[in-house]
Amino acid sequence: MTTLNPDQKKQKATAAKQSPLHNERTSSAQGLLAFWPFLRPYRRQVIYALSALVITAMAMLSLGKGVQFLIDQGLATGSETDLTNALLLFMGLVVVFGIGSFCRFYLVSWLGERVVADIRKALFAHLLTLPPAFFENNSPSEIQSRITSDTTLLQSVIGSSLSIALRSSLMLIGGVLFLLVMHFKLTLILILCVPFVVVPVLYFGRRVRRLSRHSQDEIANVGQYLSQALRHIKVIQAFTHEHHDEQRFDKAVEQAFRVSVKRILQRSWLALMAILLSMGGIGIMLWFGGKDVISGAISAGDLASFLFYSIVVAGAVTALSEVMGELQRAAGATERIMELLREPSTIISGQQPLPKVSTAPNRAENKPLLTLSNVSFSYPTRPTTAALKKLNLSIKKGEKVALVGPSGAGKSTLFELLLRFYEPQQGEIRFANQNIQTLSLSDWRQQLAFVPQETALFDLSVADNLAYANRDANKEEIQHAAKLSNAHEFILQLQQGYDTQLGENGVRLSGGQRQRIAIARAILKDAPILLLDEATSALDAQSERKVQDALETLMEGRTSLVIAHRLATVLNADRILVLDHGEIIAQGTHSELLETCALYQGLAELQFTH
Ligand SMILES: Nc1ncnc2c1ncn2[C@@H]1O[C@H](COP(=O)(O)OP(=O)(O)OP(=O)(O)O)[C@@H](O)[C@H]1O
Repeated sequence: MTTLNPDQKKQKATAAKQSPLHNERTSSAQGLLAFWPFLRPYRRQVIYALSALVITAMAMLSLGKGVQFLIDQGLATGSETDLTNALLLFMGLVVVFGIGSFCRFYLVSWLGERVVADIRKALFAHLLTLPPAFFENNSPSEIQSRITSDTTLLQSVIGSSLSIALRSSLMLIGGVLFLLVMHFKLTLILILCVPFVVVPVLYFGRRVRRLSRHSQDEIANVGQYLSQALRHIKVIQAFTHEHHDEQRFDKAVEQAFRVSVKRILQRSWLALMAILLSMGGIGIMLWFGGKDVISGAISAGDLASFLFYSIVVAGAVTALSEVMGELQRAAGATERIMELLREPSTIISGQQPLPKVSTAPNRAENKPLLTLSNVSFSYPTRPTTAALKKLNLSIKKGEKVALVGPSGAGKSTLFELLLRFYEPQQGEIRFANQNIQTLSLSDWRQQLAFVPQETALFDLSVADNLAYANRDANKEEIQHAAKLSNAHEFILQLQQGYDTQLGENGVRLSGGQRQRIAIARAILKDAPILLLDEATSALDAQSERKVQDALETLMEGRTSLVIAHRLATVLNADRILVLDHGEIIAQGTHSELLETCALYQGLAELQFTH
């Protein structure tokens, strides 16, 4: 008997705890450290960016001294040579500052874009490995919006806020040091003024941020309403619901407008406060400093450079207080992204190679190809209701098995387990006597060609939609499959034949045409086991005949499990299984079951007499 390896068991245990994603608050440092693994590959760029940051901060701080030099040595002395020298020094500092800023901006923004691009790629690659159960607990649109908004926030943080925070911290420390050395009394006045500027800025800044989030939510609501209305435009028009929808949409837009106006008002207050308070502070300082210049205690250059450093310090404090909130939010975003990346997959690929099975049909062979022993399963969202109960079944190579039963009997669930979208809680499924959980997941799924009831079409050309099943297929193979599935003819009648783009959800194809595309895909995949969920949609007789013929071709030489809705499928099947409430209640041929199974008789009457 094959068993799972310890690694698989451990991963399964962790995965069993799978729960909806939750928003946890973490400290900014902790949260931001979490993206270090994504920055690590770009260590060199990080070092360059930090160097540029330090150089620009130093150049900026030196500019203050340059101003002092320019006034005291250049202007006050009345010597033109001194003025030229002072100006040359000043210009030198400006050039260093300019080039440093160029490098800093380029490198830091590059890092932001690069890291976020890597995170997006890693997230998508990881999401593709998560089982359908994960998406039942976490709605795809919620995940999608989280990925886009969280990564955009991260991009702005890595690409600007983080560098603003570092630069402002350097400026603040450097600026205060310069100020203290230059003029102790004025510095004290300045430090006393700082809270009067910072506190209101923080207060209004926080309100603005809260309202911006609120207004973003309102805009998202408008967007959601809009996309829903556009998707269901035919329903809206058929029910002459336009007026009502217009009113509801107007209401949503007006609500978004009201929130935006509130935000704008707070922002305007913020600007007013910042200007009045900071300029007021500078005025007070100029008054004290001006008195010192008049009394000759300091030079005019001293006062000018002092003013310069005060503005640098005030700017740094304001910038820091503004980006702190941003960094906090980014920490939350990073944590949520990491949470998604750490989400374990419940479906773990095995290591065993696929057992060798000859692909030639050989009904005489007695060994079962597929065996289900004691398989019981409940969906994770409905753990107390068994969708399949202690199912035992073996299917021989080349056998055509039809599954019939009332709606909700568990027919599709059986396919989902075979495809390993879910794992049974009890029992096992074997392929050529090997538990499918021990096989490589992609090798195993390569053995199955699944034709779902609803054909998923992508917004690609017809040829690309067909080649979805086999990306190596060439033009001839694609056309051959389309001919076998009776799709070639209608494809040629499309405006650009095989190059015709199918709209989102393939809206430009009829139900029967879509099914034939799905059948052609299965032919191209050329897998030995066919899982066919026959469509019940009412096809016209001609279309039904074409689909039926295509199916016959597809089933040739393959082991097939067919959820049967058509008389022909049931009659042609080697065996019919009758499922009810997750159990196989009877099996046999059509005529046998007509004799022995009351449920089948009822189904047959309903199906075959109209
Ligand atoms: N993703 C899911 N989560 C929870 N319950 C589910 C899920 N899919 C199906 N079920 C439930 O499992 C049971 C079996 O459903 P299943 O789709 O296998 O039935 P079916 O025989 O294929 O029906 P139909 O012929 O109508 O497609 C039903 O009670 C159904 O409500």
